[in-house]
Amino acid sequence: MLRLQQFSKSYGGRQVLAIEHVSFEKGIYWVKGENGSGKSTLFKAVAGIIPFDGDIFCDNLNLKKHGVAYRRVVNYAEAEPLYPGFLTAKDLIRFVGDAKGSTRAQQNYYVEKFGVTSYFETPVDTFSSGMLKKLSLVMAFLGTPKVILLDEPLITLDVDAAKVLAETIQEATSRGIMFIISSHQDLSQNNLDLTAVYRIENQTLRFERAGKHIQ
Ligand SMILES: Nc1ncnc2c1ncn2[C@@H]1O[C@H](COP(=O)(O)OP(=O)(O)OP(=O)(O)O)[C@@H](O)[C@H]1O
Repeated sequence: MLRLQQFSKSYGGRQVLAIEHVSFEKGIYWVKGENGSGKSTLFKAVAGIIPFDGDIFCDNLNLKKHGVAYRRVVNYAEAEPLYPGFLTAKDLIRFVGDAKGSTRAQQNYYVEKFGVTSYFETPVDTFSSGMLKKLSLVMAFLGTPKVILLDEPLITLDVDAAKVLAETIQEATSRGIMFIISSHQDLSQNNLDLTAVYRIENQTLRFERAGKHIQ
């Protein structure tokens, strides 16, 4: 479903990641790695937000050749979301929702699910970090994604919200959506049916172990 070929990423001539080939099929993948190992860099490249060398495919869509169609089916929530402060949650959700081909009913469903209803029409500059996180998670589920990338989704979430997120991921997985999740917190404690765990070290991505349900 998602495939990286001859992938590499450098900042100012310094290579931080090189992945010859990796492919992920449907399921939930946990990507681990120390601070600064390159997790966010990998996610941003796969989300089509930063340039890179090599090729990334979602099914037959090559990110470099079919950028619009690819970005419609690969959704991303960043680790520390930041939005223009004068916009409301509603403004952002409508904007992203329209770009992703999401219905109002779907937008309302996730707004309610993640508990964003009470501050839906409030400018985001008044939001706590947890409120911003929930807003970013709502937007990560909009449209008809094939892949959802969640960079540190648990940071700043309270216990109840973390449970809702795990349920929502599990439900989306049963509809065939694939997840790649980075987390410093133990995802296997979250009732997530992990397919496999990968680790970024020495500037590359390595398979670490199969998830609990296929051990
Ligand atoms: N815009 C940038 N310009 C230059 N170097 C960068 C840039 N973004 C990231 N880096 C470097 O790339 C490397 C990987 O950073 P990245 O943010 O991807 O790590 P991470 O695994 O997500 O870290 P953390 O767990 O701390 O969030 C680090 O050495 C970092 O300094």
